Amino acid sequence: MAVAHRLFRPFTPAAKNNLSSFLIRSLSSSSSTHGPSLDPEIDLKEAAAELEKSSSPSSSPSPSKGRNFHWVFLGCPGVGKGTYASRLSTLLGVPHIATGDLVREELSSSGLLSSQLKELVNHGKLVPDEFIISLLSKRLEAGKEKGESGYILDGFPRTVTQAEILEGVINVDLVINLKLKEEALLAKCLGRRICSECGANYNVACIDIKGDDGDDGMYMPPLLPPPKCESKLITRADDTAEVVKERLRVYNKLTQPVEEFYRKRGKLLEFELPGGIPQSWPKLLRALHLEDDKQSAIA
Ligand SMILES: Nc1ncnc2c1ncn2[C@@H]1O[C@H](COP(=O)(O)OP(=O)(O)O)[C@@H](O)[C@H]1O
Repeated sequence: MAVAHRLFRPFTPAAKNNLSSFLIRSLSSSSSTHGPSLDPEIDLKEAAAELEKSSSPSSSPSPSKGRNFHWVFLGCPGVGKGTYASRLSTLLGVPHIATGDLVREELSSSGLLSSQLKELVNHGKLVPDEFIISLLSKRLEAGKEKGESGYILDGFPRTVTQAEILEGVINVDLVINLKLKEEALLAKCLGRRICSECGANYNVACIDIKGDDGDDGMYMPPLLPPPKCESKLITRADDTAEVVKERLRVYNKLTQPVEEFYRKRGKLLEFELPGGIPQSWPKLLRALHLEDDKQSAIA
């Protein structure tokens, strides 16, 4: 795509200043789901160019660092993208890159930009495309230096603009679109807990949906922490009922069109989660024709 082929300049401090003023405008625009239109365009071009640079193959690829998968996980908040992307990453030997984690890392730093971003994230809004692309580029660049040659993306792309830019710089092989009964999504987000020390994810929600009229029920037991994490659990600031509902609304409006983007290109694998990990994981492996690798998969 044209935008990704123009500039090869690094993400400069000037661009960062533009981004900062962009964020200020974005925060003062209450009617928009995703802040204002992407103006000035130059920020997005620079970020796209950075992504292109960081996506080019490493000059010294390391064969031991996994196969060259370029997979993407799509799905509503709470669906389990992180859980299944992380398992597949272990199984396939490619890094799991979650843009939500990159954003949260950025939020933990101090400064004006970070507090402006926090406002967006904690209200369930997306951060600007150019910012997320810049963060992802930095992560890919760091991975390239370590010899990484593939990845499983989780949480990116989340807008059609992001998908177009990604498509311009890398050939995504497969997009796994995870689906879960809607009534389970909110409960799963509200039950999510993270160990503040080791970063492991747990879920205290017990989901028990009764089936009716030919519709299967669903049981997902809680995923409780081991004793070493029990006293260190925290809840994400954006996992409140009000913010989760907004994130679901934003997903439906801005990310659902990304499903269509990949469907049209024949890259979308729809996967309806039948329940918790014990039922869903083997079924997902079958859908991905990865059963042969199952022996080495984590249980
Ligand atoms: N690709 C992206 N584009 C814009 N914002 C993003 C993107 N990825 C993550 N974010 C920001 O980080 C927040 C947390 O992301 P994530 O952990 O993926 O949440 P979720 O559980 O909703 O899938 C999002 O609500 C959004 O503000």
